[in-house]
Amino acid sequence: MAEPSTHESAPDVRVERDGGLAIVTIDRPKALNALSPDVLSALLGVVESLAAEGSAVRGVLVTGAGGRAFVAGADIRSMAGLTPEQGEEASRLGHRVAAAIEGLSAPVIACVDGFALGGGLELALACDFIYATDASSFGQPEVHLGLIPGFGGTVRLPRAVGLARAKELIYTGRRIDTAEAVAIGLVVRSFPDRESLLAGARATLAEVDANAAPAVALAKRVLVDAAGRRTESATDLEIAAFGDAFRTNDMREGVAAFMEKRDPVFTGV
Ligand SMILES: CCCCCCCCCCCCC/C=C/C(=O)SCCNC(=O)CCNC(=O)[C@H](O)C(C)(C)COP(=O)(O)OP(=O)(O)OC[C@H]1O[C@@H](n2cnc3c(N)ncnc32)[C@H](O)[C@@H]1OP(=O)(O)O
Repeated sequence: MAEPSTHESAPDVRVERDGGLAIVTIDRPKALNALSPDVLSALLGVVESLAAEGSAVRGVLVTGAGGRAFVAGADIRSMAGLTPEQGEEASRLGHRVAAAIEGLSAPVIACVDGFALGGGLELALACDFIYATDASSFGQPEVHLGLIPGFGGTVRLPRAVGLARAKELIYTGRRIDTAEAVAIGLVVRSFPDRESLLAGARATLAEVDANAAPAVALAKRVLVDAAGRRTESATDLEIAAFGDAFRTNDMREGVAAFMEKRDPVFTGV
């Protein structure tokens, strides 16, 4: 394949093109690629521009820079001062990114190398499937902050691992390693390191690319729409509940505790 060409698409989000392949990298390693408002907006712009290219885009990889995280979640600092209404708006922005990814006709593989937590795992779940390095970890730790998943995790995680396992992960907020993620069906394939992860994902997209693109696009559309048939009402529920979480003292305490690097003291209100 021709040498990938890199062009700066926006601060903190890079897009490399190699023919019909697009490699989207979230590049905020100092904050473990946390999803700030700017990153989310840039990501939405990138996905929408890929969608505008139609069938010229034959496959997409989404990954994180820095070698420690895919995405360690929504940017907690950005959430600290949000009103409940702004929280709901932020959740809606996250859902727009997820819907844009699911709306791409090309297959999208999340290539996780490091932490995929909270909004980061939800971003990976919006992709068609997840590949990961052996040393990665996954979780929805929002309850540790007095929050709930607000980027589609209450809808897509049960589809990926089943309702019972999704409840256990979301209620406990605990992290699981790649071996467990593969065992429960969250991760489709694991690799020893980043190089083999990206090579493996590229090989899969090349294998898909050898097939009839219209058939792959139709299959993706049916698989997404059928699974998402009830998505709109389910995600509306989540958005409203995400806003409710912002009305609790525990959420303010959870976020403050993280920023002050101390354990939270929850009061249950
Ligand atoms: C319009 C407003 C927009 C708001 C935001 C965007 C919109 C979001 C859309 C809606 C999504 C809502 C639903 C999603 C919610 C969430 O994702 S809540 C967050 C979930 N994630 C977490 O709780 C993980 C938090 N991080 C950690 O627990 C730890 O960092 C770690 C991953 C276990 C790694 O620990 P360690 O190795 O000790 O590294 P650290 O020193 O902790 O981290 C290095 C630096 O990175 C910063 N950082 C890490 N995670 C985040 C984060 N999620 N947000 C912001 N910053 C983060 C961390 O603070 C360190 O920075 P410095 O202190 O400056 O060194």
